[in-house]
Amino acid sequence: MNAKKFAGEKAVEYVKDGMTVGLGTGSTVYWSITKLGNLVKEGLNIKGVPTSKETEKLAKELGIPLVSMSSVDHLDVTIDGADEANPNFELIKGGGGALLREKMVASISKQFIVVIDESKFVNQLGAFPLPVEIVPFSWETTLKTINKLGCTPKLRIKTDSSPPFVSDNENYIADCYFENIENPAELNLQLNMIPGVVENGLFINMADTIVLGKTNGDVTVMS
Ligand SMILES: O=C(CO)[C@H](O)[C@H](O)COP(=O)(O)O
Repeated sequence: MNAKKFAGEKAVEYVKDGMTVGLGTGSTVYWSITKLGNLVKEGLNIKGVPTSKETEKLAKELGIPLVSMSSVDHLDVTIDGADEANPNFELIKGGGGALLREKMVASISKQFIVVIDESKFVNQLGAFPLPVEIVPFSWETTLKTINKLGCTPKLRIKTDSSPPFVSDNENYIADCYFENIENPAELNLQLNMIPGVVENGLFINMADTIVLGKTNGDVTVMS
């Protein structure tokens, strides 16, 4: 059974009439957005702020009214997926390459709800390669600097020998293989100090609630 669907749909319970809602990116929050689309058709009055072009397209197809992030002071709630989450509610995000907009949207949300399946809840972050958004200019130099922090960074490409993956912000993504991230909060600051790094996929002190779906249909909510 689809654990992502259970988590994604459960999180929609946090969305109330009149709210402005951050809409994350990925295959788990897809289920939240699809359910919201159905509720909008039934009369729910919300405005969405998408975190990627992909989500913008999906929300438009579903008839969810959208506003730009710059037109609001805050969002009431944001629902988004993650690639890993630990018991401190620290996250790795960016597997889909949308980490910059996702972090910006989450940062002005009163409530940030993370939807994951149970395989992503881990004691220590780092088995999933950490996505870091970097500017294309001299990306090789930026990778060398990131490497000094103790990881193997690889430029993301779509398939072998194709051009680099380009984010919605026209940047590249470096996937950084740390294996174990001992101190996520410190690494978050270290990465963002590197010239050429735009943002990294560590989300620290941001998640308020984790909605964890299991294949047997159980959903655990942690706050
Ligand atoms: O950060 C993300 C996209 O940039 C996604 O939220 C993350 O990759 C999880 O995706 P999925 O729900 O498809 O497993």
